Amino acid sequence: MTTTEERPVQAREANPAMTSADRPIGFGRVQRKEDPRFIRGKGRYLDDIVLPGMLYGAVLRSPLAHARIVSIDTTEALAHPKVHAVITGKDLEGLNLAWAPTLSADVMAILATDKVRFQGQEVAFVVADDRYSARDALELIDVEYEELPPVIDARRAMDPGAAVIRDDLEGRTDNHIFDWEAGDAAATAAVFARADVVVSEEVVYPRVHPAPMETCGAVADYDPIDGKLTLYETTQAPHAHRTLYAMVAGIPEHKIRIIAGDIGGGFGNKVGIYPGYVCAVVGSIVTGKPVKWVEDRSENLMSTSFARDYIMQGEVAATREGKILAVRTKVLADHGAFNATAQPTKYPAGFFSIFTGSYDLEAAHCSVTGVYTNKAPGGVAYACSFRVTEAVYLVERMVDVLAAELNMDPAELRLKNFIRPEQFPYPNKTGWEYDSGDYEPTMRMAMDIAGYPELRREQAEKRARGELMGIGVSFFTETVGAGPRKHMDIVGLGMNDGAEVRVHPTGKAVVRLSVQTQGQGHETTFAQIVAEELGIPPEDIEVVHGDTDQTPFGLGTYGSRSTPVSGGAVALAARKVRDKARAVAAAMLETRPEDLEWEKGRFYVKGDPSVGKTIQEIALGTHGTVALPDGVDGNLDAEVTYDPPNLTFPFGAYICVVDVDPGTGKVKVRRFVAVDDCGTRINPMIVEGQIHGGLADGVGMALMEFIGFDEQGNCLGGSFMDYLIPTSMEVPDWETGYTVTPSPHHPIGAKGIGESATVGSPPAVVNAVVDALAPFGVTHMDMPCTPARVWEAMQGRPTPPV
Ligand code: PCD
Ligand SMILES: [Cu+]
Repeated sequence: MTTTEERPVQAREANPAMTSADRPIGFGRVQRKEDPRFIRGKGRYLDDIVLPGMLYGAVLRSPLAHARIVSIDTTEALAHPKVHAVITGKDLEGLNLAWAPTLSADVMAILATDKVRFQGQEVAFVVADDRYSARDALELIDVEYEELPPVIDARRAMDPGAAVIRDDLEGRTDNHIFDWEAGDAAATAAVFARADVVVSEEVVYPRVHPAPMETCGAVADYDPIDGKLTLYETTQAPHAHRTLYAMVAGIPEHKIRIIAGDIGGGFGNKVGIYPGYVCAVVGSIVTGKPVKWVEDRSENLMSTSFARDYIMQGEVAATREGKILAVRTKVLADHGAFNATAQPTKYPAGFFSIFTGSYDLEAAHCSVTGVYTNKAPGGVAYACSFRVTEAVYLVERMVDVLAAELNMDPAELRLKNFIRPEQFPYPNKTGWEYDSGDYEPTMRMAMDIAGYPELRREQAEKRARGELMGIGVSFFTETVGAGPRKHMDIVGLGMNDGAEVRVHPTGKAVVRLSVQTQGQGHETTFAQIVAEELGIPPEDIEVVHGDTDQTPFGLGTYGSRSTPVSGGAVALAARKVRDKARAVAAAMLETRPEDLEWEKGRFYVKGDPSVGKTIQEIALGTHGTVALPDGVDGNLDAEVTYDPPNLTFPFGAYICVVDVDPGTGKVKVRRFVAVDDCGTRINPMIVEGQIHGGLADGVGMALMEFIGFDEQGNCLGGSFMDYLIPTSMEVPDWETGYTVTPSPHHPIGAKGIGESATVGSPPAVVNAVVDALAPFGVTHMDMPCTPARVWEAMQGRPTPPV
């Protein structure tokens, strides 16, 4: 650990107002550099891009969930005076682009050729003078479908008579995708056999959607003269996209430039390549003009990557005294029509095997079966580092089921079972090594802030009066920062990140990143990392990202990996700069490098602090006429490609207080306490913002968000009238606190934070709702806890789908 600032190990969030004097050089509450343009409406989102002569594309989508395409007649659409091209699957077949590889070793249709396999699937693409004409022309395309029986319920997908969705795949006779397991089945069975207490429950994490504020889109600009494709995209992973386009479309990689401008929220939705992007590229190639395609809200909700959809059979074995011995689960994963989940190759169920949670266990085993259904593909890591959200929800729900069975307090039960600080680095029973942790103080702080015993007293009084108040506890450990290249790749690309730091002659700097911010403030925090290492003020450091022509290769931003991976790369690159600066300073001061002492921003002679050179003076010297020492060739610049030795394991304790209206079943989240530990905090203000956003997201999933389907496979969550997301009215004032347990292997001790709150909060809310309903004998209820479902639960009836 090489942080220079003293910082408290634990503190309740002070939340001070920022003053203009509050400008730390390095870590601290630096105001976000990107905000002046955002709050003035000067962000540059995809739809802000307008190129000369640009045309507009629109996608014709399937109204049916499962049907054979008999014919597609585009004559009338082509006759529309403003239409330039109509592209169908047949046209793409000629280019070998009708199908494309997914991120999970499957193929997916770009435009349907044989069948449609989910409602909203892409069937044809129209290019016209403007967006309105393109949409009008969609209505002129005549598609004849022959309806097939759809497979909607994942539980029915493997039934003997179920329609085979993927008959395009050679030799396919069923809807099975994969079986995968982790842990030791036999050892776990042995522990279960001798345990005093075993509890089990079916826990469903329903299908939800990342629903970022900005929908997905692309502007493709193919230059037929030099053969260069410039592709503006809403993407979280510009470099990975470029490589994939090169591999799939056969365009040489150096002739592709991906530009990701400001991204209005990603949340995993913008990791993959969507058919609309590919169609925009083809549209630009065939028309010789730039083509813009931007989806609308319904297209986003119905066709781009969903998340979760895990049906989990959970089991916990414990002693009567409440020592948890083992956990076990069988999961049925609904992957939709194409297996397009996003995660490192070796992990078809992502990092789900972290479902052992924050507890010291004797054994664990999980098995996951993936199936196809007639629903949109996806299964992205929506605010979740690859199924960690599902894993945490399962174990934290199951611990509460056990607490109810043992009649123990859920907070006490957790405290009894935590991995102890001296056990770190902790090898869990499914193959992970947790880097660092000190769980009890974090839990105790959350209980202190909440006033836990007082809350329980209040609850007892209210129960006696027939009022429904619930207190929900969750404690989570995350797995973020994919990843070590010996274990992790995406479509064969190792998950390492490059970073470059250049110092200009006047001592200002530029840092070039492969990762891509979507609102989380990288322009500020990555400048702060360089500032911390070099002592150059963050405002003097430009952060360049989002343009593959200007930045080093790397795998992009998702799974809270930017700080763990690119953050490490940047810190190490800055240290290389500092090493060079030391050598130059020694030459300038006519002393030996080892006789110099570093203070933030300056080298001075040991024993004589008045004799020294600032980093700015050294930069000018390097670019000037100073006789340069060996190993320095005229600049201080450095680059690093960082291969993290392990992931980082942030954690947190959350306590949620709800009141339930006994007449209507409406849940009000009255209080929410969140104590997070992400190791060294680069920018506490940004960290708090990440947590606030994630908590709101988690409350939304627990109470109202849900992508449902009817029996025909009609999507019932296709607009914000149906897919409800929380507003300020549904969320309380967050009460936050933090502890600092640095990552021992990360160059600055930082762990990721971007997804922690979304991972940790749904179980806290649901545990609170179930706790409120305890007087009715309720011990479990599936999300979302809508008024209707809560009311049904109070009547002792099974909760229906929303
Ligand atoms: N320790 C620490 C950590 C961190 N940080 C900060 O915070 C942030 C975050 O980080 P991270 O954790 O590393 O993460 P990233 O990678 O950057 O990002 C990502 C994430 O992020 C989050 N957050 C956010 N925010 C916003 N605003 N928007 C968005 O979109 C978003 N998204 C979400 C998600 S979902 Mo996925 O994709 O699903 O997988 S993943 C994710 C940044 O700025 C950084 O720098 C600090 O300061 N410190
Ligand atoms: Cu997930």
